[in-house]
Amino acid sequence: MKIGIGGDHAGFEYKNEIVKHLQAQGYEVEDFGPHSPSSVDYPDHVHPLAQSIEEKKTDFGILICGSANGVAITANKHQGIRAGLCWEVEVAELIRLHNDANIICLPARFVSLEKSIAMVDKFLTTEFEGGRHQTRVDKISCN
Ligand SMILES: O=C(CO)[C@H](O)[C@H](O)[C@H](O)COP(=O)(O)O
Repeated sequence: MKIGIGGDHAGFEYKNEIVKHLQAQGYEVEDFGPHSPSSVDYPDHVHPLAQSIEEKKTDFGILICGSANGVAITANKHQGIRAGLCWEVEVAELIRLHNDANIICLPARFVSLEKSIAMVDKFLTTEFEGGRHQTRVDKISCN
């Protein structure tokens, strides 16, 4: 399983720690940046990660910014992306179980690193439930 991770300067420190955590678990990780704590524009790092998932070069994505809204709004502009904003571990489970999300968005300025890592672990180890939820997911796309 290949994981893409990215975001902006507000998520830079968490991103680096999560990369180390995932690599220690044996995941293949591609870091879409930023690669320094300097202020950046999150769309510059979100679009390439989202495109990589749409092209099936990457299996799941992790996006981190201050509130997680900027990266989520940007990622969900892509037809093949279902990006969920998470603030509790149970929410990270539900975006996989019910929404078949392929990107988790983390609010670095509002949740701890420990909770962020726990949410990532839950997100990556939860399967989509299908059934009634598949009917709903199939209706998400507008065109
Ligand atoms: O898009 C956002 C706000 O919902 C993200 O949280 C960004 O990280 C934030 O806007 C960055 O703000 P900054 O003042 O430029 O650090």
